[in-house]
Amino acid sequence: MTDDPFENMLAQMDRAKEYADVDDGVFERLKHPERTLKVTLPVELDSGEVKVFEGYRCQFDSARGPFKGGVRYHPSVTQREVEALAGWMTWKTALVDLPYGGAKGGVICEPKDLTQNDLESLTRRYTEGIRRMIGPETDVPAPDMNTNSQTMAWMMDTYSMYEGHSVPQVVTGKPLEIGGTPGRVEATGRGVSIVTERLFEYLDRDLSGASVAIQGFGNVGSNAAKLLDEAGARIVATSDVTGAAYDPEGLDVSALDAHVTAGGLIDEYVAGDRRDVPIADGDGDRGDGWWDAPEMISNEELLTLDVDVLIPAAVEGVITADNVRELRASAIVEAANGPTTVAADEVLTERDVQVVPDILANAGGVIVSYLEWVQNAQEFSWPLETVNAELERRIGRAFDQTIEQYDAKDLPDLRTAAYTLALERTASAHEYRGLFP
Ligand SMILES: NC(=O)C1=CN([C@@H]2O[C@H](COP(=O)(O)OP(=O)(O)OC[C@H]3O[C@@H](n4cnc5c(N)ncnc54)[C@H](O)[C@@H]3O)[C@@H](O)[C@H]2O)C=CC1
Ligand SMILES: O=C(O)CCC(=O)C(=O)O
Repeated sequence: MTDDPFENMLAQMDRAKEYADVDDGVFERLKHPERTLKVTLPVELDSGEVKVFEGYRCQFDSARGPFKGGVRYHPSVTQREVEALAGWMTWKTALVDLPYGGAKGGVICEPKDLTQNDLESLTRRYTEGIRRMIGPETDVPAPDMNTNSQTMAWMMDTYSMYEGHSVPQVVTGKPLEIGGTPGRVEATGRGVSIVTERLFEYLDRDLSGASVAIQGFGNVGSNAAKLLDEAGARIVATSDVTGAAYDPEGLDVSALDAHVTAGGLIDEYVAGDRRDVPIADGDGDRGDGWWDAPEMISNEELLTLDVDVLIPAAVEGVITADNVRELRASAIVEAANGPTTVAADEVLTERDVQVVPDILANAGGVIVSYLEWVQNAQEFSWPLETVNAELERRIGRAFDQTIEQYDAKDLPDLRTAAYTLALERTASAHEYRGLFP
């Protein structure tokens, strides 16, 4: 089996094709991205050095509507990864029935080595590079790994400068002050929490007291942790690039969140070096000296904990043929995009581990992005309660349709159910529109 995320996405499609009502010719069309632009981004850094970055925007499919998908800043970004992520966006928007296609962007960089000025210059360069292919009616970027509402503000501003007037609708995930929607920051984590609750209802199990391990405590992982904690689950482990904090009794999620929000890392938290607690007496001691520290374990160990739910919420390809037999979680909710390889998936299906696939589990983000886009078009804003209720309705409906498909067609797993729906909807749009322009 391959480490290539694009090959993995194609293999997921092939696995579902057997059960999907999709014409062979149209299916072949669905395996190819419409286009990918590669851009060279020279930036003069604060340090005085001129650095040349590389970025991509892949537009995978637009049969159902404008391209939609986030922008990722990460050292391991590749063209193939961006294309896989754009494909997953296509299946995600189809599954949750948004009038969008799928796209994704990425820049090869290590954000933690860049100053805020460097990030702004890089973002403006990248936006200029992809400017001709994006737009409110054509392709609408949003945040993904290592990008946020500030990144979207710079993108929107750069695009607007060229247009000569403000165009808030060109990106989603913006700050509230310039046309963002309440609820977008937490939306992906909220969706993860909603589908986890729905899965437990479906399995007739009690979420209260259930143990949860979450790989990645960034935007998605931390918001999922907070909401699942509020729903009564026990978050026993979570991680970042430095490793994982583990406490079988349950972590103090709000303390951890305060530390990470203040810029802290997990290993510092475990060491008792809290960024959010001021040094009171100048002797370096940040508290009263007492600290019931969680255990520090590795990201690999986190994946194999004996928990009720495992939530990968970081990078793709972490559950593989090499470690899948060591996994002990009875359910997996995929908050990250593409965390499970097809080879691992086959083992999980064999072992009856319920996996809520990424294209359903992490769709909360793009659902609320859609709600932001609609508000921008209406030049009207909705309160948080309206946004959250609409998110819950839409992701709940997609969850129910996936379960219905799984049960009615006696499919091997929930991913196959979700993919058959997504492929059939996208294929049908292609058939109505015609394959050849
Ligand atoms: N932000 C969003 O709205 C959406 C994000 N996603 C997906 O969720 C995942 C996480 O995204 P965000 O939370 O936005 O990113 P983020 O940048 O806010 O957080 C990523 C987290 O993962 C950790 N991490 C990074 N590399 C790691 C590694 N190799 N091993 C373990 N941990 C690692 C980071 O330290 C951080 O805690 C990605 O797969 C992303 O594509 C999916 C849908 C929407
Ligand atoms: O909010 C969006 O438009 C897309 C978010 C995203 O990149 C994703 O769902 O993977």
